[in-house]
Amino acid sequence: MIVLHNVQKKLGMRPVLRHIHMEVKKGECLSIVGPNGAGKTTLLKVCACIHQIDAGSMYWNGQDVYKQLTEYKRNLGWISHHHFLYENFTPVENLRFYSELYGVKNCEETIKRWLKIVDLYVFKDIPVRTFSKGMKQRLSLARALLHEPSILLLDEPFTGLDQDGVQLLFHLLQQEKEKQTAIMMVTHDFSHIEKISNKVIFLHKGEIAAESVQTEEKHIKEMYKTLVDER
Ligand SMILES: Nc1ncnc2c1ncn2[C@@H]1O[C@H](COP(=O)(O)OP(=O)(O)OP(=O)(O)O)[C@@H](O)[C@H]1O
Repeated sequence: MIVLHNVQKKLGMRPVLRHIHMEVKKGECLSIVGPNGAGKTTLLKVCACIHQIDAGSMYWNGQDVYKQLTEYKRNLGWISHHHFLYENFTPVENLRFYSELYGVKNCEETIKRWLKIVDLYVFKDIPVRTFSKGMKQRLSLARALLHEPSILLLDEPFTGLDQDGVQLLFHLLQQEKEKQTAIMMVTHDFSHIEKISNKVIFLHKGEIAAESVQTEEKHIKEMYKTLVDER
């Protein structure tokens, strides 16, 4: 569904991504691991079209992403350490803003449903600035999913979530896979990978150093150590 072919990206003078070939199919979750500074967030930002590629190609459903940019962006859901919420708005106001932006149907019903899913309904009229980090992350999940994206880009999505929040996110991601959403997830926590991912890529110094469909924590740890020690 999403294909990157020989993608290159420089930031400033520095090549940050080189020779990136990868594919994420519908209903598949790809995890991206690698040391700090390897280029993982940059790769997600390229896929979110926050950064434009310098060379190579990016396809969505067989067509060039840049030739269907509006439709592509409408289908994206993005979760990262930055929650993209308006601090002075309540949860309802935040979700209303995003619902209108994405043209969500049955807006008020959808907002209510999502606030119940992420367990924030009782806080619906309280400004987000009073929320804990985990509460903001929960609201951010609702923000990212309420328009039913077909591509999910997750940059360390478990950050700040308590155990119930972690379980909720696994449940939501499993549902997304069943709905045929293509998921890309950056994580430093290898224990999360095998629960949800179909394959893993190892990014090192901007290149894909290895790829594996074995997603067990032990296997990933061993591969990671070998790759980092070798280079
Ligand atoms: N706006 C920018 N301008 C110049 N260099 C940048 C910019 N953003 C990131 N970089 C550099 O690009 C490289 C890759 O950064 P990136 O954030 O993608 O790494 P990462 O693998 O996500 O790291 P981490 O695990 O620490 O989050 C780093 O060396 C970083 O310093």
